[in-house]
Parts: sequence; C-alpha cells; structure tokens
Amino acid sequence: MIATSLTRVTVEARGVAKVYPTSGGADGAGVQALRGVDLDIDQGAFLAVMGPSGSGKSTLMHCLAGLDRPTSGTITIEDTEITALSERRRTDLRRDRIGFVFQQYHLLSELNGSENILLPLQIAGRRPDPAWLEAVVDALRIRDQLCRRPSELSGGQQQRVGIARALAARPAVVFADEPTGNLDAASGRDVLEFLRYSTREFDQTVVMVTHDPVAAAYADRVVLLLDGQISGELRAPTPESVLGALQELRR
Ligand SMILES: Nc1ncnc2c1ncn2[C@@H]1O[C@H](COP(=O)(O)OP(=O)(O)OP(=O)(O)O)[C@@H](O)[C@H]1O
Repeated sequence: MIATSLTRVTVEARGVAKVYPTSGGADGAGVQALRGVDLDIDQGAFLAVMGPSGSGKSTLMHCLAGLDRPTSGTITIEDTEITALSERRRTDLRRDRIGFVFQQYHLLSELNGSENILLPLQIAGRRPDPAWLEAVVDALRIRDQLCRRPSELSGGQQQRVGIARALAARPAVVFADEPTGNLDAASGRDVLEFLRYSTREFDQTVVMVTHDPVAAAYADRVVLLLDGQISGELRAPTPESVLGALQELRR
C-alpha cells in the first residue's frame, strides 16, 4: 500500500514582512519588525513562538491571526488568503475561524462563565454545538464554574473559561498570547496540558507565544524568532533544549 500523508496545512505564511512607520518618519525607514517570514503550521499542531524581546513574536501573531496586516507577503488560513481580504472580511474571518486566549483572560466581569463562553457565538449569530461544548467543558473541568462570575474564580479557572470561549466556535486556529503568564506553576501546567490535549484529541491547531521554556516544551514544535526572522526551530522540545536554543540565539 502506498502511504499517503493526511496532514493539512492550516496556516501558511510566505515572505511576511512588517514595517512600522516611525514617529516623525523623516528618514522613511520605519521599524522592520518582520523580515520575510515563511511558516507552515499543520492542522492539529501545537506550535510555540519564542525569541528575545522585540524579535517580532507579537507582530507575527497579530499578522497570522488577521489582527494586523503585513506590509508584504501572504498569509493563508485554511483556504482563505487573509492578506487579500478587506478589513471587514478579515474581521468576519477572525470572528468565525480564529480563537484567542489572552494573558489577562479578558472575561467580561458581569457575565458568568457560561455566558462568557457563549458570547462570541452569540455575536456571530451562530448556534452553539451542545455536544462539542460539553466535551470542552468536561475536558477543562469547569462545569462548576459555569454559573460563577470571573471575580469568583481563581486565575487558573478564569483562564480555563477563556480557553473554552476560544474553542467554542471550533476555530481553525487558537492563538494564545502568554496564556500562563499570570498563573502559578500548577495552574499553568493545567492550561498547557489542556492546550496540548486539544491538539491531540480535537485536532485543534494552537499557536502560542511564550517567554517560558517550560511552557514552550509542551508544544510539538518551537519556532525561534530573531530580528524579525525565523532563525531556527525545535521539534519535540524539552525545557533544556529550548533554553539551550535561546542561549544560542543571544550569542
Ligand atoms: N505599533 C508599533 N509601532 C512601532 N514599532 C512597533 C510597534 N509594535 C512593535 N514595534 C516594534 O517592532 C519590533 C517587534 O515588536 P514585537 O512586539 O512584535 O516583539 P516581541 O518579540 O513580541 O517583543 P516582546 O517579547 O517584548 O513582547 C520591536 O522593535 C518593536 O519596538
């Protein structure tokens, strides 16, 4: 039998560059935050993006997620070239096909857990899939938190509600920006274990920006950015191999 690969690329970046205009802009140079990034992210992959401060991690994530537009290059999510979309269509695509997890959770304080989780679907005018939501709530162990407001939840519980919100619409990709940055080690481990579980069990694609080598080692693959370019990557990373690669970058 001929072996066939079933791997699908969910996110494809080609030659992505981003220049921020500098204030005054007299020299016309601007800040080159990204300089020709090529990246393929497979469906169901858990990818961590790392690099020194100012290397372009947030800029890359914002461009990949359609929050910002690169100065040149193309980005495709599933079958849609998002760099070719109008602002309005890009906003629709973000709402329908991208999930976000934030360091500060960004839950609405006047809504309970369940209302927070369902809000993006409501805004999009979409019906929730009850079986899917049950599976997510069970996997995240947040059933008892669904009726509580964020102020009644621990940081780890709030972040797990935030992750359920990100997954509720079964997005093509979840982008997580320092998802464990505000959590103690045990809650952080829970969150990372769930993100990894979601890639294995739900075939969810997850892209995480982090400064923490221990967090990055939960991913299948770590991409290292330096001065707006991909300068290396690790497969099957460990905290030690990530730390070593980061130290190598700083030489
Ligand atoms: N809105 C902006 N206007 C001008 N320059 C910017 C803007 N946002 C980022 N930059 C610059 O682009 C470069 C990349 O910034 P970016 O925030 O993507 O890096 P980062 O790797 O996420 O950094 P950190 O780890 O500190 O969050 C930096 O030189 C930064 O100063």
